Amino acid sequence: MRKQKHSESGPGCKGACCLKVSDLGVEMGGSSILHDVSFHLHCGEIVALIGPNGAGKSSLFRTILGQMPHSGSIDFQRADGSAARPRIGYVPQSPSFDRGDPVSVLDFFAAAVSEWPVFLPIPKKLRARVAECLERVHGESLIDKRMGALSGGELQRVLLALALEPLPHILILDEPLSGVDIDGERQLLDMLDEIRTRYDLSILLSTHDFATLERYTDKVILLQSSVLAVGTPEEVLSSEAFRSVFHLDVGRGAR
Ligand SMILES: Nc1ncnc2c1ncn2[C@@H]1O[C@H](COP(=O)(O)OP(=O)(O)OP(=O)(O)O)[C@@H](O)[C@H]1O
Repeated sequence: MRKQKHSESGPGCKGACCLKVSDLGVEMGGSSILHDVSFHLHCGEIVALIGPNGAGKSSLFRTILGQMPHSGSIDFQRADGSAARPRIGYVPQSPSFDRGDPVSVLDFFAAAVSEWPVFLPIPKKLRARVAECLERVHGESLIDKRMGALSGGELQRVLLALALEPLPHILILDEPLSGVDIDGERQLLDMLDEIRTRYDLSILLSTHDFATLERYTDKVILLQSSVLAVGTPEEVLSSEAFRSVFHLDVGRGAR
């Protein structure tokens, strides 16, 4: 586990920039999807949200993004004391698009960051801006590739570059490792580690890949409608709650 750049959490997390979710509840169609969800996310941290299918992980992300009505509170405290809303970068779960589409990474990116129409030639200045964004994820060589020809890992890198423009305070990734092979997984996680340090941002991601938690994450939240366990990867993976939810034992002593 790596050190946080700002001070550790104390009461009120003084001095640290931090996302504070308190007693969050979400209802949909008359049913409770989330209840009593509370946790802190600190600047420079990578936090993994784990839970079985239907646990409410994507719903929690959408709520933090301001897309779902909720009870409880979601507050952001900036290290500089500013009361401005944080910028949140978001990589959604398996975005769908036509694999046969001739749109290149450059076209896709240019349309997203500047609303430049894909049927017009892209000006040099805009190409240079897209190349700069792709550099952040070591993806410069992907600029002329067709979106449909990208591997799972390459697609995640392009979507990550998009979520980093403009640079956010918090980066949320919904199952970034699904559809990515083992080498691609490691590359992506190494890159997230590099990005959080270089840009001093917090990362909240959901995953079903428990084997990478200890190496790459500072904190794990086990969610099943509410927070069942929170702590270091080791603490959560060896918790009774984890064993009972997943009928597994991958904590200390199981390796
Ligand atoms: N639009 C909706 N209307 C009604 N119920 C919904 C809606 N979207 C999600 N739900 C329900 O909310 C619960 C949480 O779903 P959510 O997609 O947040 O879970 P998840 O943990 O992200 O699952 P997965 O790991 O399968 O992606 C599920 O029971 C789901 O059926």
